[in-house]
Amino acid sequence: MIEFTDVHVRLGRRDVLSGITLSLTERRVGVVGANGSGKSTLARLINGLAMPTSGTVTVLGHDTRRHAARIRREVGFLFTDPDAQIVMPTVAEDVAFSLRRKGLSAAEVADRVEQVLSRHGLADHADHPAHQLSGGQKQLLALCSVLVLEPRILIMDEPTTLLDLRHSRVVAELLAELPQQVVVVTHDLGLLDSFDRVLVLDEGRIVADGLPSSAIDHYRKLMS
Ligand SMILES: Nc1ncnc2c1ncn2[C@@H]1O[C@H](COP(=O)(O)OP(=O)(O)OP(=O)(O)O)[C@@H](O)[C@H]1O
Repeated sequence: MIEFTDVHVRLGRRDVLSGITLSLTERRVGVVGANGSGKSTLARLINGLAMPTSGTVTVLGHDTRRHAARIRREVGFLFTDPDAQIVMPTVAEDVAFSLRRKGLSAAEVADRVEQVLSRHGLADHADHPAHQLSGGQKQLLALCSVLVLEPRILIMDEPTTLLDLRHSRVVAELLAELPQQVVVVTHDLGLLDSFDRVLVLDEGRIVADGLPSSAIDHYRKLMS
């Protein structure tokens, strides 16, 4: 589903990613590594927010360089800070905003918004000002605004960094239930326990790749 072929990313005078070749088919993929090791850049390459300097990234059979708009429709991206993603005054309006280019009737939009908010425990907050939600609720809202578009792949960049333990658990449970392929960049190692595959990045290279236990072990040794 997601293919990297000898991908290099150079930003300014820095090699941010070097020689990444990967084929990601697993449903739950985690990415860990030190600050600045290139995790976010790797995540952003998957939905065409970043482009390789050389090499290719192919997602659902499409080269991200040639089909960025199409790939962004199929690949949802959740940022660390939900405030960066919330654009409308109320919860329901924010989710509806995601659907603005779908050509749906007002009734269809309202129906889809209602469904996604109910599924994620925000139905009672539909008319609340979005910016007055708690951090955890904002993260859920940002997720609803992405999921309402029914992406085939979901990328999450440090989704639990700003959340307390309870809300982190909510996100972890939600992750377990989502039907789509999910790639999660995180420093929250517990989140990855049930994942199918974990990549460890170090200075722009993949230095470990495997089941969570062995990859995280490698990462801990790297950091010690
Ligand atoms: N536009 C840019 N121009 C120059 N350097 C950049 C740019 N964007 C990112 N970098 C550098 O690329 C490196 C990798 O950044 P990236 O955000 O991918 O790392 P990360 O592993 O996600 O880090 P963190 O855990 O701190 O979020 C960093 O050293 C960063 O300073």
